[in-house]
Amino acid sequence: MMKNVKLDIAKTGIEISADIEAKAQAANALLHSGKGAGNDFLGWVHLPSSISENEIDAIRKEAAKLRSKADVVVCIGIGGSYLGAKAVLEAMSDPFKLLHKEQKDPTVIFAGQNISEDYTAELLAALKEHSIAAIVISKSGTTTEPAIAFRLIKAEIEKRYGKKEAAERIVAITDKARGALKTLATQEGYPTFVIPDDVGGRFSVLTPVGLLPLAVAGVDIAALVRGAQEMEKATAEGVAFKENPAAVYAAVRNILYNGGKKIEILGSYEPKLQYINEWWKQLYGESEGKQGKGIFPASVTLTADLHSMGQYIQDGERTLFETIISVAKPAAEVLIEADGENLDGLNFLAGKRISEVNRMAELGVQLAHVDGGVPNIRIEIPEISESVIGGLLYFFEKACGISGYMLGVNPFDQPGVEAYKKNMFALLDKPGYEEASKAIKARL
Ligand SMILES: O=P(O)(O)OC[C@H]1O[C@](O)(CO)[C@@H](O)[C@@H]1O
Repeated sequence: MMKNVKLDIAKTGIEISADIEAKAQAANALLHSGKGAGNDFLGWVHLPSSISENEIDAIRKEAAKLRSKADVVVCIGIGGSYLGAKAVLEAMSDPFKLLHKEQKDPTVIFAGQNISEDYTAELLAALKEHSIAAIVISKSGTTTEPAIAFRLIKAEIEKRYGKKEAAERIVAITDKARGALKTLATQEGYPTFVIPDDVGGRFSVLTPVGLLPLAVAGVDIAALVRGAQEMEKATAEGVAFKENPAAVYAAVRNILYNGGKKIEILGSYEPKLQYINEWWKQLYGESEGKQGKGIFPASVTLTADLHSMGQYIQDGERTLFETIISVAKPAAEVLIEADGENLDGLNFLAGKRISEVNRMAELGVQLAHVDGGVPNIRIEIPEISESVIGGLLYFFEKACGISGYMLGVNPFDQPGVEAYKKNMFALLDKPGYEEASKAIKARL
């Protein structure tokens, strides 16, 4: 049985009924049968097991080229074309990497996930001091934020290295045929990786969308995929309900939601996992938040947020439940030393590892929150490593598919994100929006 994700629902106080169990199993079977809503976007279900060694090799080869040419690689994308790579990269990185004088891997930084002029200006200024390359990612190939960033980065690369060399330093990841980015990449002769038609952005971390930037940064992408493959097996159709952590997680969420718990807070006591939270928020928010339904996905990083959000979680509106990713084994060991004077009164901790204190914080918080009416789901992972994180990502994806079907929505579309785009284009006088422009300006 899969041990890389251990789910503990004891502190939710919930007994899963046979009825809900059957619903979760049916939802999983529906994903596998390909007969449910949004069934043209189910490519992610078997993605881990269908990635070939040749594909991994091709990604690694392209990554090696970028690594040889640049010490900073700008990865341009937003939403699902950004968060997966960012999440795994943060999880696998030393947060103080840039303070070390020796850099063995290029620095992967992100752009196109905002339209901030200051972010852009500061990025362009910092790039001046480095050799650069870029990976531009957009499934639709038409998303405004990354398109603006790419226009600027492309110009910078061309100005510095010339058009021919730019085609050696820019890689595009997009649809196989459609979109402005595909047209541009073909015209400019950029190496291109394809995002499969049947894999939506928020489920694309295990395609080149996530794998290429991660390989550039020196992350072991084969191990990441291996972990996801194991989880694919552990959550497959036919696995007994209690043995399938994705089905159990989806079932518990469903019960909590129907019992009035409308907000799920994902948290961890390892700050490296902060962007896993962000990735998870898009995954669940875009998949379930529709037709007036869905758990609102929120997140905290602990213990930091106990000193900001702790009061509310303990004592505010009782519409919350909490899911904690608990890491069993830290990679390092740091002891708290005894101090002869004990002026800070901390000698009661002398000889203990920092992780012991962190663990007691976690256990103490869990009980406090449960006592305060916040049910607690605990997801234990053994360590932060590529294969474990690969498994965790797939676990969340599979549970999201099951959960969305249990909720009765199409988990694979996101019609609601178009409303702001329409307004923005109208306000910016995009050709084709003349009528909408007039109407919206009258409302300002
Ligand atoms: O990869 P693309 O097409 O640029 O889209 C980026 C993100 O924008 C959205 O389409 C929302 O507008 C997300 O679903 C997606 O992950």
